[in-house]
Amino acid sequence: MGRFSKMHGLGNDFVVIDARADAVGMTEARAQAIADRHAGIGCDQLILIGESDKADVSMRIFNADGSEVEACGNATRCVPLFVGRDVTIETKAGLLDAKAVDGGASVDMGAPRFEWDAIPLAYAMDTPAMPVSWEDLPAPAAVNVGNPHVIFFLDDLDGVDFERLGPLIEHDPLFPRRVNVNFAQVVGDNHIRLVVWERGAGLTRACGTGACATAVAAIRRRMMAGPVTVSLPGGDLLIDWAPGGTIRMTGPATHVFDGEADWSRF
Ligand SMILES: N[C@@H](CCC[C@H](N)C(=O)O)C(=O)O
Repeated sequence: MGRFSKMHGLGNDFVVIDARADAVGMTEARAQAIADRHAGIGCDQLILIGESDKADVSMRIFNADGSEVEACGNATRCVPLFVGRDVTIETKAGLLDAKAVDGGASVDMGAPRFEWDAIPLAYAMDTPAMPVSWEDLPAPAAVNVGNPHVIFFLDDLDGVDFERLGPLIEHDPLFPRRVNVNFAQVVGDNHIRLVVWERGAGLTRACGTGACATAVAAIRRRMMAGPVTVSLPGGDLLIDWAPGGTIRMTGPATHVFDGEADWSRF
């Protein structure tokens, strides 16, 4: 039997497996089966914590559809709680530094990237205001914070059909590796309301990298200066960034329960 912890960051939930203790042969099919909310354990992302020769631990991230991805902000905040101390974390997006704070963690998420081929996009264009759109959505911004994000700043999020527009944009050929789709509304000085359609997971209660990408896009467009409070359906994150620097994300992390499972059944 293998052990796991169920954890979440603002309701974005994870099955976290300590692969240092338990070697789990993870495949996309197995990750998808574990994440299934009806036939599996159920989660937005499956997280594997492993050994690293570059950092205290490594972290692999699988979306609910089984795809392995580079970054997950909310899961990164869960790692100090899972490991029991401040940690450096090796990810596909680089080395991250996560420190426990009261009720959660504060993480240096690294520097954002803005070049069209770093997002990546299918062809060259400006990324602060991309000369493209879908239906009556305004020109979006694109930011890579380890993983790819597109951000739409709207006057009002009420009435937006996230479940129709999210997958339409996620799978648009403009994004060769698909994309996380952020719908944002500025609701005050340094305050953004945000709903995220996540690549490979759909609508989630919160997306940490989405909050980082959206705050960075707003600062880059000079709509506000950091630190920015980002209010997601699951709660608030504080994001700080200044041009040329790295992104700091601070917010809650929650341990729900520990369980056991026979991974060979998935
Ligand atoms: N929920 C995460 C992001 C998880 C990965 C994302 N869906 C992707 O495919 O890049 C977060 O909190 O950042």
